[in-house]
Amino acid sequence: MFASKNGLKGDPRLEAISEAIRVVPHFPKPGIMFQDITTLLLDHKVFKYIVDIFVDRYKNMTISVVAGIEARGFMFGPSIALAIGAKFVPLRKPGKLPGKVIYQAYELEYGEDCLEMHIGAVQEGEKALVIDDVVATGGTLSAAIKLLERMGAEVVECACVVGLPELKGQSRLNGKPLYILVEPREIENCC
Ligand SMILES: O=P(O)(O)OC[C@H]1O[C@H](OP(=O)(O)OP(=O)(O)O)[C@H](O)[C@@H]1O
Ligand SMILES: Nc1ncnc2[nH]cnc12
Repeated sequence: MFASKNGLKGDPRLEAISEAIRVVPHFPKPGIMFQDITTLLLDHKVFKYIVDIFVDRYKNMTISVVAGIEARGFMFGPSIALAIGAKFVPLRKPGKLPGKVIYQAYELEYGEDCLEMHIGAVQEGEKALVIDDVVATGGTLSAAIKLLERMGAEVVECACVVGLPELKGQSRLNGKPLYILVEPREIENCC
């Protein structure tokens, strides 16, 4: 049930995290089992488990950039950035950032989209961590990696709360490590 390679086997926090995520069938399109992390944000203990796990992992890696992906990467990224002493860089959907941007298009499980980053937010040679809530196809993370690398940053790892294993997101990350806390829960009597 839980992502086996995260070094947290048997950690009871993973079960609490998994149980706090609501699975919504057929949202936003038929056939999609939507992993809704807003329900885990309602439980501050579970929310803190997630931040604590990521902070413990990244605090001694000299990471100076935490890049959060709109919208749900914004819910975890800033807390992690503050705790590890890094800046937070928002990667936003098109037309939302007011300064000069670079952009990168990508394909999703249920459509296509584009991410933008402010030019000047990241300096050449900085070490970056990319944060999001869910990895499905890996298209969004791969666009985030490309944006950071185009600015000369080194992406150390991508970290997500949930990974959908059947969509093989890791394979689109060009060898970059992907750290996942939990896999989606099976929901009984569905559909
Ligand atoms: O691995 P992928 O196939 O790229 O999918 C993962 C992305 O999809 C979701 O965001 P979504 O695009 O739905 O945008 P939203 O958070 O703005 O609703 C999720 O928060 C990830 O960012
Ligand atoms: N099944 C899913 N649940 C939540 N976010 C997603 N992004 C892409 N696929 C998703």
